[in-house]
Amino acid sequence: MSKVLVSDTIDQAGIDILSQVATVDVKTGLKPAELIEIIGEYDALMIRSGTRVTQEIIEAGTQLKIIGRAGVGVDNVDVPAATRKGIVVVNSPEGNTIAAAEHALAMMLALSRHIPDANASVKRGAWDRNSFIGAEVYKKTLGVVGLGKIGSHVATVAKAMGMKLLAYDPFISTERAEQIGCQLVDLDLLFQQADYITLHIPKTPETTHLINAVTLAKMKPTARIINCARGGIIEETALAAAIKAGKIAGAALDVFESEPLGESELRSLGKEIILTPHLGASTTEAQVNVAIDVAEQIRDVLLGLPARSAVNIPGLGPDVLEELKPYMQLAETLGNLVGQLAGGRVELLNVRLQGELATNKSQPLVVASLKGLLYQALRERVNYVNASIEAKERGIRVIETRDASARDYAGSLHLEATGTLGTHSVTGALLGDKEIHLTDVDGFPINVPPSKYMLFTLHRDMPGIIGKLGSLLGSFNVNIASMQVGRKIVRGDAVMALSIDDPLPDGILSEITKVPGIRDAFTVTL
Ligand SMILES: NC(=O)C1=CN([C@@H]2O[C@H](COP(=O)(O)OP(=O)(O)OC[C@H]3O[C@@H](n4cnc5c(N)ncnc54)[C@H](O)[C@@H]3O)[C@@H](O)[C@H]2O)C=CC1
Ligand SMILES: O=C(O)C(=O)COP(=O)(O)O
Repeated sequence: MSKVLVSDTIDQAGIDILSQVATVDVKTGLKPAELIEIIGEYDALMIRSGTRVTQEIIEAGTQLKIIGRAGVGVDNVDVPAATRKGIVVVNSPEGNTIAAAEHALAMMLALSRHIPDANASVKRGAWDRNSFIGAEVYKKTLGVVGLGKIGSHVATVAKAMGMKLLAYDPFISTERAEQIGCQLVDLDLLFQQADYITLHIPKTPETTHLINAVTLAKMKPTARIINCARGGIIEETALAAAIKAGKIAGAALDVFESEPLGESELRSLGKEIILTPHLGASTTEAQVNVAIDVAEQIRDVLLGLPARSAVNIPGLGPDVLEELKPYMQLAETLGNLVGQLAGGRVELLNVRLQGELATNKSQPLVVASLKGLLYQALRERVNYVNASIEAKERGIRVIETRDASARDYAGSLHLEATGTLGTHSVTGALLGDKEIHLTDVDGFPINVPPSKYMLFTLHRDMPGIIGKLGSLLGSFNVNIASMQVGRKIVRGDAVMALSIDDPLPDGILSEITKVPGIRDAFTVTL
């Protein structure tokens, strides 16, 4: 049975799903050294923002197949290190969107009306109606930095509250921004005009310290900043200084450069600042959503199925995944087959996506073909996560083409590989109830389902060859399960594809090529 370590608090709904396929250990609050010591026992690790999954932890996780982040941000995971080790990293891109957006909106209103300080004052026994005069958000300008899932929801609700919306997001089209009611502007203009600035971007090298002394100086003295995205996007010392000096009016922060927040000047500020302990995703609803979303993906990966929201392999939505799943198996089988026909040390793989597969949605089939191609060399160490990197490191050039006009089958995949045994090609399609069929080998049309052990010959189509090959295999006690000949013209060159019950004994290939008319013979194990 697989073992899963849950190292941050997650909802029981997630544990229940994991328990269907694995032994689940919940151990929260582990120190890095403690995690390193035990991670080697586990097949999967499930975390939130509390666990830093460093390269050292990944190296120690010798059995790890998947790291599941029950939330959005994966900046606490060394994703490149996981990718190199073939570990899939998944998250829940949408499970806590509403929770985080509502927290940002709550922070904006609470900051505007001094709710936390007013509340604390009443609880202390006071009745002070003069110290907490607030500001309205109605007709004010909200600058949304990052118009993704959370930013869009914040903008939509803010619009309904009568706010004017500016947005900055270099990866979003003007049309999309207009749909949400936002005017796309450059960052400087947003800083200059916004009364409220709300951050909804990931923490990346480009966004680190995006809010600093220089950018704070561009803002209105009445501006208020809300950060429910990531700590480190704001330079905290510069923010504290700007608030103290009255350069901006205030800030509401849910996330911090270092969490938990330690000694900080931010704590010493008054009602112009609100601090919450990374609560954006902390609603009952969001925690159930993310726990189920990520636990299901961990379960699937442990069962050998693909994940739907992997951050380090091509993203596959559930519908695409459903549609592509049988084709992924086809691509792997063809990759494995053509790699063996080409004889290893493949330099070039040509992947042609044909018919209904000739769309961008089919891109994961290229990765699946590479996974199949590398299987003989790497066995279980190659997977969808590292196949492209492994191929690149081995100097395998990949050419991807699409041919929507190929209509022999609804969708088919053609792979051509050049290796130590020259250039060989295979084509395959799904027939009937999604059964994999080889439809072409080296340009010769055939129609056979692949089997574990196969023998292919290139020969001249002439009487007697099949009989001679049959007797030769019989003399080596090789049982033929099925056999088919593919030819383009009668008595011209032909291919024979045989499914055999056992691996071919050593030495028989050279005997086969001695049969008059047989030019070449290949055996493969799939
Ligand atoms: N406080 C909390 O508990 C939570 C925080 N988050 C954080 O909120 C942030 C946003 O999450 P989502 O909206 O789900 O992500 P998303 O991926 O849907 O949106 C992010 C947007 O930022 C944009 N972007 C990327 N680089 C940018 C740049 N340099 N300048 C401007 N825009 C840029 C992208 O184009 C995208 O539209 C993330 O940092 C996430 O980790 C998410 C959930 C809960
Ligand atoms: O999903 C995210 O990006 C969050 O920041 C939520 O973090 P958490 O799961 O509450 O530790």
